[in-house]
Amino acid sequence: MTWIKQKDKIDGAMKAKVYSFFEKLQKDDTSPGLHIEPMQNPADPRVRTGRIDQKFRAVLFKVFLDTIPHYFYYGAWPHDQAIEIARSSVLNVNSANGVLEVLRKSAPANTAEPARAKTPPVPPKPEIESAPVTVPAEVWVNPLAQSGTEAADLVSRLGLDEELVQAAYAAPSDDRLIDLLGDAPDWQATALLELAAGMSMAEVEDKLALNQFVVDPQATEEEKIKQALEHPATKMQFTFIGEDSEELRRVIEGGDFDAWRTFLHPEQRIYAERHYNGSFRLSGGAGTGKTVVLLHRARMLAKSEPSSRVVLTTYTTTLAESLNNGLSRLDNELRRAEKPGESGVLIAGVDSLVSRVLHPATDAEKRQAMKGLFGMELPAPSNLIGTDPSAKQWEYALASVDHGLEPELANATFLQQEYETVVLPNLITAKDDYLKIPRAGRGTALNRAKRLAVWKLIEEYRYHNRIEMHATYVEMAHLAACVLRQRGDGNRVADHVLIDEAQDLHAGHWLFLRELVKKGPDDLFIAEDSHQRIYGQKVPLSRFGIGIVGRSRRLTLNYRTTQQNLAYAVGLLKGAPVTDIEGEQESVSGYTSSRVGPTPLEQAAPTSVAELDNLAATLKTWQEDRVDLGNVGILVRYNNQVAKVISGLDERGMRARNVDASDPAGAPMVMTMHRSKGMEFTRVVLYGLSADSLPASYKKLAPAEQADALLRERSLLYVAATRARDGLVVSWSGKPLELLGAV
Ligand SMILES: Nc1ncnc2c1ncn2[C@@H]1O[C@H](COP(=O)(O)OP(=O)(O)OP(=O)(O)O)[C@@H](O)[C@H]1O
Repeated sequence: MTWIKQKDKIDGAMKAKVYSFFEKLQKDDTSPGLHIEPMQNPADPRVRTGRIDQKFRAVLFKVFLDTIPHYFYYGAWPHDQAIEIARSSVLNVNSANGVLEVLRKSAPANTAEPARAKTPPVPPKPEIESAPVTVPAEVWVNPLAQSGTEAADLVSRLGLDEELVQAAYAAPSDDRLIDLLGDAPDWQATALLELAAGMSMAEVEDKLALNQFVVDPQATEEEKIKQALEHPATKMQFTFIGEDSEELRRVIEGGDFDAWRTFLHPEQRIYAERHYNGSFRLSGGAGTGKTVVLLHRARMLAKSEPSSRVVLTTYTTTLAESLNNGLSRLDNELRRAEKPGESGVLIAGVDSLVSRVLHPATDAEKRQAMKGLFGMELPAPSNLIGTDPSAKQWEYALASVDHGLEPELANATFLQQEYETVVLPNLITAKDDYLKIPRAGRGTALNRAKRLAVWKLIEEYRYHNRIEMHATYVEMAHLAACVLRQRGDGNRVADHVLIDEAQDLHAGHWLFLRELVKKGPDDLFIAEDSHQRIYGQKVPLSRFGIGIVGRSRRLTLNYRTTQQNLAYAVGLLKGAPVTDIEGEQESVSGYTSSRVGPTPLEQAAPTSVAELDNLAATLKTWQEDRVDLGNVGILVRYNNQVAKVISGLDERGMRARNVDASDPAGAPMVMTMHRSKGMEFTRVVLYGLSADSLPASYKKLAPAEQADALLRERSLLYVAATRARDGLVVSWSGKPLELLGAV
């Protein structure tokens, strides 16, 4: 049996009935209780309906493959609708590209504006004093009609349905366009979306692998269907169930929510399954399924070579936990590794991996690493310190050394960046080496006198850390890299390393990850979105012996959020000078989504008290509209705002919880924007985005560092705004944050 991805959601009771229908069908398709019946005058004579219960009938296609009856399950509908769908639907192997699809031979699509009920509307603004936001009404221009691509070419070359193409070219609005794609085969809907987002026919052909198969006109229909089932674009919508009742339960139970486990975009499938000669980079906007690709790829690598050691890592432990849950949901049986060097999949945050390599290393290895990094053969430091204590150490060094530097350079941010991007990666241990080293990529130039002053400060900083046996996470990563480098190719601890959120890693991480695995096929697979870089500095990979030239691709179809939220989030990045991990200009062109929803709402309040009133009122309205508040995220810029928002809401009779607390269950979660990385919510409020919400330290930086800090703030807003699946509210008091003006 083959399951065709369901467009309509099936509720709980229905799921059980569909499951039992399938079980019976699999045992004996002639069982009278199933009522498998052909149609009179159907568009496709292979169509059948079957009895799910008194009200619902299943629509199926019965095909003989190798003389064995094979059922394609299309869906279940109330009796009359099922009959109508069964009569008009055709299982078709597209003659232009060999993709299997179900076409509905129905009356021409109605181009009138439909009533939209799919996405619950965002409530009107609460009636309190607030500055209205006026959004100029824009005239919608149909991007397909404007693209210069002839509709006829889409039909003859790409194999798109003529009726669908005509309706799409005539669509009067974005909503209507997306609406009519709802009934189209998935690959056709995706092709039209990608064309509407500005892609050329050739790009769409490539992304959907439409030019991979040649349909043999002499082949029998059954042969064509068998071949079509292997097409990546068919697999967007069709999955073979076979005897695997677990797989059946998954597709039924998981529904739309877990579609990622089964129905991949052809591009996602290719990146998950293909072998590469060396390192590979997968970029793509927020929500385009990079993490999904990594999970499938980790599984593929572990399954295809059971003794292999696959490391799946990311920036933080929280994100690693979510990868862990994801992989368990994808395949609970997959062999897992506990520590580096073991067969199976090892999932850990990158700093945790560092300590798992460093901790068991021998004293001699660690001393050697200390010598390489700091120039002194000492025991490895035992106290790990974070960013704040490290900043204090820089302040201390600044207070102790007579440096004569101007304030723009004499600050912890500049010194730390200099130390982490120039000194540590180049293993600089002596003044003369620092004076000579090229500082490519560092925005602020330093003459000899300034370099001497900076070096004095670095020596002081290191001296204190040594006395106190302190080291930062960054230094630990470098030490672990040194340990692994000494061991060389004969003693690598991984065969494949997969990295999520790679834009946030620093040079030390890259050197460490490079040393985890021997250079060669499928060594490093890197998923990143430079627009989401909120930590760390820009670091071109080529500096760390990671060559990805010619092995770099970008995903553009957003599965998480709506067109409206995406446009808002991308708007926040307008004109931002973002470079990718190879140092090339990164673009947001082509980003699109297949879902529509309400326009993001900007809520201005005169005071912070009124802003809290706004928030409480918004949540109350959502509650009245039966929105599950447990799926709402309230995202703030700073940690200390979390408790304030929770208690402010409490005073207004609304309960909310810290993201790390489990109580009160079902209440909206409040967290920092940084913490929201990698998460998603049905609705999101970006709270407290007032003019003064930029970090206080920002103004003190040198222009180059200031520009980078500002870019990270924009990226942070982009990350936060793209967490919303449906509704997005942006709120502030007094004057709004200037960066919002970009939208
Ligand atoms: N092929 C797919 N079918 C259905 N849903 C999908 C598919 N691919 C991804 N998704 C869903 O889209 C959402 C975003 O996916 P994912 O987290 O992998 O994206 P991402 O690119 O890693 O995002 P971010 O960069 O924001 O972390 C998830 O809810 C995921 O389940």
